[in-house]
Amino acid sequence: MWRRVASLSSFLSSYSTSFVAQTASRLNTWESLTTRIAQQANGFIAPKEKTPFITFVLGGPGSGKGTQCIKIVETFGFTHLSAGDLLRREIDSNSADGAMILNKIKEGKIVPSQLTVKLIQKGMESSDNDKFLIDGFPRTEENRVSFEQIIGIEPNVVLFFDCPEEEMVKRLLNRNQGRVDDNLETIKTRLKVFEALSLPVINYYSQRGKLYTIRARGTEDEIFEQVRPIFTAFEACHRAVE
Ligand SMILES: Nc1ncnc2c1ncn2[C@@H]1O[C@H](COP(=O)(O)OP(=O)(O)OP(=O)(O)O)[C@@H](O)[C@H]1O
Ligand SMILES: Nc1ccn([C@H]2C[C@H](O)[C@@H](COP(=O)(O)O)O2)c(=O)n1
Ligand SMILES: [Mg+2]
Repeated sequence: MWRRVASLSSFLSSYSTSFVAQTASRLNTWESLTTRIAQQANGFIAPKEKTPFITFVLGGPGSGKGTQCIKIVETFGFTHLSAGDLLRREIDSNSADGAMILNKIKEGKIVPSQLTVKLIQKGMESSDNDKFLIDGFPRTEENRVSFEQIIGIEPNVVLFFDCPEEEMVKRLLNRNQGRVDDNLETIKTRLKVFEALSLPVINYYSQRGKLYTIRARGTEDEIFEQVRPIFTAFEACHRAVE
């Protein structure tokens, strides 16, 4: 369970995250990236207490977060926890909060943070994995602070799928998954909420050197080729200290 062990995270969270973040954005070649990480890792002693490796996956509605998470799971073995999927599951289970959640989602607004964080916490605790992709979260400063207070862990990596608005709208209107929020009226609200409430969270992580911005235009595979080196670098960094 994630409370017990996390092979990757203790080293990375305490030492190399900001290094990798800064280096990955500066270096062009994968080889030089891994070499530098290994050099930096030399002499480091990993602490015994371990915490999970957490990636927050952010981006506007329809920017391709869920699509890319599937590829990251397949390639790097993360457990994918989509905040939106967890909330939709809560609606389907007829829980006491179901009706309120449904209304928020229909309106394109944000569900109270405590509720979402508790669902994420349950998802993490019920997994044997120690690497999590938390998709569509934190969407607001309140989300972010609530996660820190309840879970008590900082993310190692924050991915931001940066996609032009007209492309996101086109994708959402073509999604065809029967989502109650895939209509033009709700999409307009979701875009406003993203700009007003989510962009400040993205800026927060940018200032802390944790943000990786992905240009989320092009084919799914082309976009994944921007994502791949980020996690490959972290894996190599982990191997370097084993
Ligand atoms: N690179 C791409 N090019 C074209 N269509 C894409 C691309 N990536 C994803 N899509 C499609 O766009 C739609 C939205 O993608 P996805 O569900 O992954 O977005 P999301 O960021 O998770 O959205 P939301 O925030 O609404 O959950 C889906 O129908 C998906 O198949
Ligand atoms: N942190 C979150 C994530 C999602 N929601 C609600 C509001 C979103 O519009 C909706 C769908 O999420 P998505 O599947 O697009 O990630 O779920 C929220 O309130 N808080
Ligand atoms: Mg999604």
